Amino acid sequence: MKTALTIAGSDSSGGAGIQADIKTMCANGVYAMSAITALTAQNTTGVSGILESTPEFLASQLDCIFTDIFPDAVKTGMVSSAPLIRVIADKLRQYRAKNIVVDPVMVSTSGFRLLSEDAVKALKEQLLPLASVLTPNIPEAEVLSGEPIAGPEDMERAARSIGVRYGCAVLCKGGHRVSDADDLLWRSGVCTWFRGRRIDNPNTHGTGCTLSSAIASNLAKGFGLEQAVERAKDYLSGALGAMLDLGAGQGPMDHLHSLSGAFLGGPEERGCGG
Ligand SMILES: Nc1ncnc2c1ncn2[C@@H]1O[C@H](COP(=O)(O)OP(=O)(O)OP(=O)(O)O)[C@@H](O)[C@H]1O
Ligand SMILES: Cc1ncc(CO)c(N)n1
Repeated sequence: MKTALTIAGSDSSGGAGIQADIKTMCANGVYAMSAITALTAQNTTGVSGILESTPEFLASQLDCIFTDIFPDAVKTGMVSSAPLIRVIADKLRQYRAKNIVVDPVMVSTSGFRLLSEDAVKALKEQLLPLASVLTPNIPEAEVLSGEPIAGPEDMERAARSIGVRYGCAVLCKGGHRVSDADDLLWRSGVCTWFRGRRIDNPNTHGTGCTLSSAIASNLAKGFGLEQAVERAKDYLSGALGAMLDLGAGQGPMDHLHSLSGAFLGGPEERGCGG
C-alpha cells in the first residue's frame, strides 16, 4: 500500500486540518500518517485556542515516521510558527522527502490566523523552496506574490511569479472569491486551468486541506501532477456535493461519501431497531 504523511494542525471539530487530511488520504486509498504541529480548539463557527507542539516533539514525530514507514508523499498544512517551520524544512531535507505538497495555510475558513505574522518569512525562505507543488488560495497567493488578484489573468500572473521565485509548481485555487471553482496550475512555464463545477453548498470548512491531501494521495499512488490535481478536484466535488450539514457555522464535508460496506449503516438502515 502506498503511504502519505500530513504535517499539520489538529481541528477538534474534524472538518479541516489533520482530521480532514487523514480521512481524505484513506478515502483516496493510501495509508495515512500524521505529525501534529499544533492542537486547535475549533468548531464550525471559529477557533478559540491554539496549543503548539514544541519543535523538539515535532522533530521526534518526524524522525519516528521517516525512519520506519517512509511516506510516498507529504502534505504540509498549518505550520504555525517559525521554529516549527525550521524543523519541518530540516527534516524534509534530511530524509530527502519526495512529492511534497505545501498548502500555505495562513487563515482559517472562519477568519482566524493559523500562521503567526513573523512566520510568513520562514515559510517563504525555508518551506516553499522544498515544495513539488504549492496550493495557495487567492489571499495566500496575494501575500506570496505581493500583487492583488482580481481575475483569472491575475491568478496566472501570481502563480507564475510564485513558481519562478520558489522553483515549484503552483496551483492557485479559485475557491469562493475569484473564478468560482476554477483552479489554475502553473508548471514550468505552462498554465493549465482545471474547471470545477461550482456546488451551491455553504459548508466549505476544510476544502483547502482536503484538496491538498487528495493531491498528495494521488502523487503517492504514482499519478503525474496534472492527473493528481484532476482526481483531487473530482474527489473534493463529490465530498462537497454530498451536502452534509453539521454544526452552526460553515460545516465540514462528507469525506467518506464514496465508501460503501457492511459497517457503514446504523440500526435504522439495517431494519433491526435500536
Ligand atoms: N462551492 C464550491 N464548489 C466547488 N468547488 C469549490 C467550491 N468552493 C471551493 N471549491 C474548490 O475547493 C478547493 C479549495 O479551494 P478554496 O479556495 O476553498 O481553498 P481554501 O480557501 O484554502 O480552503 P479553506 O477554507 O480550507 O482554507 C478548490 O479546488 C476550489 O476550486
Ligand atoms: C487545523 C486547521 N488547519 C487548517 C485549517 C484551514 O481551514 C483549519 N481551519 N484548521
